[in-house]
Amino acid sequence: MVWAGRLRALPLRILWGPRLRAWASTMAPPPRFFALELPGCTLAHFAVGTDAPGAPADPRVAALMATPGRSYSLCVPVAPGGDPGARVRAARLHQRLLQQLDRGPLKRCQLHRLLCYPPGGGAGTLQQGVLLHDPSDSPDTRRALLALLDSYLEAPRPSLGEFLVDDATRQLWQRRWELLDGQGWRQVEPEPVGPALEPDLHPAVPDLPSAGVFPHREAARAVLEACTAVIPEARAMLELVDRCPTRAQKGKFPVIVIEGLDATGKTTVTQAASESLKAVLLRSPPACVSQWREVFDDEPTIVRRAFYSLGNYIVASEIAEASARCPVIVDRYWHSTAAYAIATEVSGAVQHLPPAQHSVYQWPRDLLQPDLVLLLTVSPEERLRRIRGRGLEKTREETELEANSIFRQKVEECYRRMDNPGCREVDASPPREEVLRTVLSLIRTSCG
Ligand SMILES: Nc1ncnc2c1ncn2[C@@H]1O[C@H](COP(=O)(O)OP(=O)(O)OP(=O)(O)O)[C@@H](O)[C@H]1O
Ligand SMILES: Cc1cn([C@H]2C[C@H](O)[C@@H](COP(=O)(O)O)O2)c(=O)[nH]c1=O
Repeated sequence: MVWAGRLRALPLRILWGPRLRAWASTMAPPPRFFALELPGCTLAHFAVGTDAPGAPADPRVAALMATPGRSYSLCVPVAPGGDPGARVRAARLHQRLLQQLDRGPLKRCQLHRLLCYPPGGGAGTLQQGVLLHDPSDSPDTRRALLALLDSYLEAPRPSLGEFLVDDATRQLWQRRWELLDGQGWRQVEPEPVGPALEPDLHPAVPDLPSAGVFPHREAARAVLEACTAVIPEARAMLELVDRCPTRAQKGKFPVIVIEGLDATGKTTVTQAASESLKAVLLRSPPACVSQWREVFDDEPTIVRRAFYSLGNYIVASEIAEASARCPVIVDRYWHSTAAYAIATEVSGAVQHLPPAQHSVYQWPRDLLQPDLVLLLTVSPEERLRRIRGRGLEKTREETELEANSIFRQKVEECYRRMDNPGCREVDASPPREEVLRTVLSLIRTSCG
């Protein structure tokens, strides 16, 4: 630690002469690209290890990492091949890391969401991470981070990088920490931090089909199967799903889904509409799995979304059975599962969402389709009034929606981009009776 403290005090250009730089360039690992979420949900992109020392990084990155203060990157490696077990382990490790960073001496540091990917990106290559910024550049922070990494006894262990600024040239560098067998931690040679172009597609998107927006039942099933040793409820959930037909078919009566952000009036509308139409009212996740919801809500995205996804297949079997007898109204279904998953995983703001028509907005090929999906929308102010008026316990997402209007915009925009079937938007701001009239009229004209 003393050594690291001294290093900090020396101007970097003394330590990092041309000969050392030439040597390092022959040994350099492939560059890594980073997407950093900054306050206000803007994304900054930078690269580490490109052969462009001297090129200035994004000024927002440089400003964040400028002295005084120090930034560290922590990223969770992914196993090549990307089998569901490895993905679940990496996701749980990332979650554990975030919880640990929120305690003790590290609590006073700022955390920024960080994604790390290789050149070209692609499915199975994305590392979830975090950028920790210590405004006071305390040596305790480095000590605490290394001690924290020591507590990870087995691979994969999060990787740690430390950012340095050459005060003379303003060039940014990253030095990674490595654990040498039996010899403790050492820092490897610094690598330059340079600019990076924003990729065409947000780097989280290629992973969505295996990590949150599952395109078919088996993809979600494989994730819960990989969790059964650590989450006993996963086995129980799988047993329920496996009792449902693989291709549930709709009966002759119409099936109408009501979607929307929390507190837009779905419960109110679905109850009134089902009474009026003498329809069966169902909801996703279905009542038979609601006792496990809290358990899965505390899990990382991949596990949580697998639970909601499989819940939809159970609802599908309920729809199949009920729609043979009468109309069916469903309070949330696959569109909610996909919209919340995409909005959570795609960092940054609305413009970073995958474009309309992208495959993540397509209905799973093996999931029973409804005849009509209505999306209830109200202004943010009215929605907040309704949340406060209700005064119930909030889920993590409701709290986030309340706090984060960008997240709310992303969820709503995802609903709008859903395809085949798409969502018909209904202004749900008027009084209850008027909203119900509009909904019933749309059902009659669309479903006969
Ligand atoms: N048209 C309306 N005008 C005024 N208040 C409404 C209207 N519709 C619903 N509310 C009230 O807003 C609150 C939220 O409504 P509701 O519970 O139906 O929303 P929700 O979309 O089902 O929420 P969640 O998804 O969180 O379960 C409730 O207190 C409800 O009585
Ligand atoms: C069905 C479903 C729900 N969620 C999230 C979205 C909301 O914040 C909560 C509340 O749902 P409620 O039961 O309607 O109150 O759950 C989700 O993320 N994915 C889903 O599939």
